[in-house]
Amino acid sequence: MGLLSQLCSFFFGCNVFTLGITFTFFLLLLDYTKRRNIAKNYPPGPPSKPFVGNLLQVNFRNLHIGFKQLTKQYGNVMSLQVFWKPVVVLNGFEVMKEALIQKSEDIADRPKIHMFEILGFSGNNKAVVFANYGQPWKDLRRFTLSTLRDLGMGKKSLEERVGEEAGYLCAAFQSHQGCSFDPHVLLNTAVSNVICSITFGERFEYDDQKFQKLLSLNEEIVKSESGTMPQVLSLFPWSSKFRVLAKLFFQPRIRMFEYLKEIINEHQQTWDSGNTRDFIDAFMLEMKKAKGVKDSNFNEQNLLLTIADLFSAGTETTTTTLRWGLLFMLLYPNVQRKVHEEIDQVIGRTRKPTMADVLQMPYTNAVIHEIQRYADIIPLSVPHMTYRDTHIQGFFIPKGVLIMTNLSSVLKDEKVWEKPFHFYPEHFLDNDGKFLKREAFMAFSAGRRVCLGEQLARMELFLFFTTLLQRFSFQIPNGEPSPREDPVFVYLQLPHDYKICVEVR
Ligand code: HEM
Repeated sequence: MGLLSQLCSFFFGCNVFTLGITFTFFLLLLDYTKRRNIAKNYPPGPPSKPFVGNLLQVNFRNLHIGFKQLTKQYGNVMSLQVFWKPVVVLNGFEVMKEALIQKSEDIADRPKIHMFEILGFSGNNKAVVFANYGQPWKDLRRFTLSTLRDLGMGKKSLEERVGEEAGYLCAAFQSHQGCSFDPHVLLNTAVSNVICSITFGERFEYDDQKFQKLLSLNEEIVKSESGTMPQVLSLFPWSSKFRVLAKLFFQPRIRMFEYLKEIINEHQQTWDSGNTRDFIDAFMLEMKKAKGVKDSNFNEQNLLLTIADLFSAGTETTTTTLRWGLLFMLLYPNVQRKVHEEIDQVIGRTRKPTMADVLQMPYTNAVIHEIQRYADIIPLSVPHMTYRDTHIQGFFIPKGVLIMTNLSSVLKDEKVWEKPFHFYPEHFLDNDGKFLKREAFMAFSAGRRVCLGEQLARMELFLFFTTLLQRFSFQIPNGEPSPREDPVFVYLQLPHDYKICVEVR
């Protein structure tokens, strides 16, 4: 008899085989009780497998497409389980309107990303994007919004900053005239410079190597953190105990934090409480006011995480949208021609575009909205969590359930859009050619957690896009293949790399 069997017999009076069976039985029982329906009238979903739940039935390579297939069978409010973690996926305009707008607070919480604790996200120190719904989030969100507004009213308005950067961007594009080039880096630098000038008080040259490093770290964050492993492992509390995992998956974020800490240090050394130069200075002023206040949200950790939020959320999203925008101009030359005509008519070739022009330019405005709708860059938004028990479409969802708001299913809802799977700017025009606001345009989400940077993003999209099209016409370079219209899914939907040829108009 082996040693194990002898020990079993000694302690439990049974052999290894019996113990094995008993142990497996208990595990299965435990698994069953964890996986069985969470509550009465809980949303339906595919039957889950022992231990892994629905993990193997979900297509992580293209989550929202996988969800679309499952909704055919289980409906627009559908439940899944990832291991033992309950998840509800919301789909379609009607459902999302109820959830994000009418029951906004019920689903305003965020799930905990346990591995982030190792990076310093904990308790009330989670800045805005990943913060739980509650007073610290409210305070920081309100402060961030009002500071962005105040900085825009200072010596240089936000509109002036964006307009000025659009000028630099045009100069950089012009230096490539006649050549075939990838516009990615230039667009990324221009967009990021806007957020940098607001948060750090400075913009960077297009060939600044240190800055380009920071931008590529930002892109690496998207790619490394969107993998199945970090997303799934982060759902479990024990993952916060394994520093090595965080180092493996979050290295780009750790390096970005180091870079941002250097910028904060430089600010601390030159800080003058009577002269607020930028967002960091404004935050440090709040920290000074809060000195001695127990558990204030205005502390060094939240300063770091908030500027990281602004930098990450504000750069990749707008850049990706503009990349899609130029790509669609290559693929749809007729649309490009009409935008050119409207610019010539309303602004002319020499005056700089301003936000006041939007009202006179329904076609260009419709094109920008359609770029966002069709490109659908954040198909699954940022995960939410129920803040309290709620009902959606009559289904009961208890507090603490992870909610995926499938924005893609709204932006391409077949019940709402005339041509959901085509690039069709007329979606946003009425019969008289006037701009038509559409409720189902939820590219920035909606409700309590709606994108904090929506106004800034709209301004950037209009001014960058219009300034570029005022100055240039865009073509597919001779000998280059037509750009691909299908996306690369890395949680965001990015375009495949493509080359462009610009000609001054
Ligand atoms: C085209 C550009 C952009 C798009 C499509 C976009 C979209 C989104 C979406 C879908 C969300 C998630 C909302 C939710 O959880 O329901 C979000 C959140 C957020 N966005 Fe944006 N965004 C863009 C630009 C920006 C910019 C420029 C900034 C910064 C200035 C920004 C800052 C944020 C922040 C801080 C949040 C978290 C809000 C919260 O949790 O309270 N975004 N955005």
